[in-house]
Amino acid sequence: MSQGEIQLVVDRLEAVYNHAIVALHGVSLTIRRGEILALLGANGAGKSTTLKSISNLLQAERGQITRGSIHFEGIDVLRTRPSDLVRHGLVQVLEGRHCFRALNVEENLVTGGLGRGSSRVEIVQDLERVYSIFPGLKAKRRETSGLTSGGEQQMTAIGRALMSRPRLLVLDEPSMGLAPLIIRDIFRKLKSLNESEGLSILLAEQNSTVALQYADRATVLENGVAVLEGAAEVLRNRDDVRAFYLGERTVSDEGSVSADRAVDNPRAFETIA
Ligand SMILES: Nc1ncnc2c1ncn2[C@@H]1O[C@H](COP(=O)(O)OP(=O)(O)OP(=O)(O)O)[C@@H](O)[C@H]1O
Repeated sequence: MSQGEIQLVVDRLEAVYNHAIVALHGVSLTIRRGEILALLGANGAGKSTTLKSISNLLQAERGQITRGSIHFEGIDVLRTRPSDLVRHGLVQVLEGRHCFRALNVEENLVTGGLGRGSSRVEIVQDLERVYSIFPGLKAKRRETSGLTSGGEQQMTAIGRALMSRPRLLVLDEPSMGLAPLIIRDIFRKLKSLNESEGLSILLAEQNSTVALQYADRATVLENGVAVLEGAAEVLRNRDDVRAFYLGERTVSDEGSVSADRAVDNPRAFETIA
């Protein structure tokens, strides 16, 4: 598959929890190989539900896809086991970092290689690669993960995903609970992997400022609906859009007018080139 080719297609996805709570009302998005797509939106907008659906993990949460489809490099995601999706190169870092707290950092990383079915030699090579990306982890390799800092746990979780040799890396709120400098460090490393290896990245973020700084494009969710899609550069520079959809209220007149429009027409779908 070459750079720029469509890699992931989410088409009119509808999702329900416990047969009662409708979380997604028809979400569509696409990712091209080699791009970073940010999935933005407030608390409860449906970002995590969309990401879990993409790794076919919704059933584990008593959730169900009631309509729509997801295809990753031609594979029908909703008919593929989560572990097989990892082997195909679709790897997710769930919200909250999810390290095995009782294992040390290196043992955590190795589980990523085992999940993919890597050989011993590949695991050794991939460990060195992860340590070259996150040198701080090498120094902590024998420390119990649960006792390392939040930033180190996030790096361990990302490192473990990289051990599975992803072609699409999916990250749920990688900035959550981390200090600004750590967030910048992690995002720079992700951007550098994206640029040097063409790794595609889909990330859900409430921190739209940082996400729009590093992403190529963004899709904004509101109440389970994709309401806006566009180039990150354009969205970044549009105060009205940021106030409108991302809750970054400004004191300017333009900002207040935009915020009113959002309330009037929450189902509007706008594309910004
Ligand atoms: N396991 C679950 N059981 C029932 N309802 C759920 C479950 N997970 C999410 N929901 C509901 O689905 C909707 C979408 O939630 P989701 O977690 O996808 O949003 P989000 O944009 O990721 O928000 P956050 O940033 O707070 O995680 C919300 O109304 C939420 O309450």
